Amino acid sequence: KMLKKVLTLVLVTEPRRVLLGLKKRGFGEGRWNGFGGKVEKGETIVEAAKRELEEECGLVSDELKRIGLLNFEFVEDPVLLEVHVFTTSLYKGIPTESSEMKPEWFDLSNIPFHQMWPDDRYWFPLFLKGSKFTGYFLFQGHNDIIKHTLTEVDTL
Ligand SMILES: CCc1c(NC)nc(N)nc1N1CCCCC1
Repeated sequence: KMLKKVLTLVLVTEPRRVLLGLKKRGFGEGRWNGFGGKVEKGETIVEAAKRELEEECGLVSDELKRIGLLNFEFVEDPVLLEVHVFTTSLYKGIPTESSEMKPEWFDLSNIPFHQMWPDDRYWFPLFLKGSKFTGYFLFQGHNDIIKHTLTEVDTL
């Protein structure tokens, strides 16, 4: 049976901007993304999302709203990545560069999709219009989407 890894992704918003981080090393290096990572043993998914947000950019939020569930597979790697997507506009702190991420605010009309994971072009518009969504993306390598499904849902 396929191994599953549970991951988190947090998108911080202000009225006309979204906070993204430039990944400085490792998986997704050189791409802008929300903040997130692994769910450790003994923590809930939302606790992991809150922890990663603070570790990666110094922001603290107690109001993370679940907005998406995305499953990813890479043909070269038999692990299913299950990414729980959250958003918040209620946070404390100042976005601060970490060892992992360099944070920057982007105007909603200027999202750097050419420097993000390719799947973001598909689901970011749903996130920006306030929809909840579930999706599946099959990658070949880190740049090519072979197959995908994406559905707007009322409840996750
Ligand atoms: C699963 C990889 C991935 C991806 N597509 C492949 N797209 C986005 N936007 N984020 C991703 N994560 C978010 C969780 C932490 C790892 C990277």
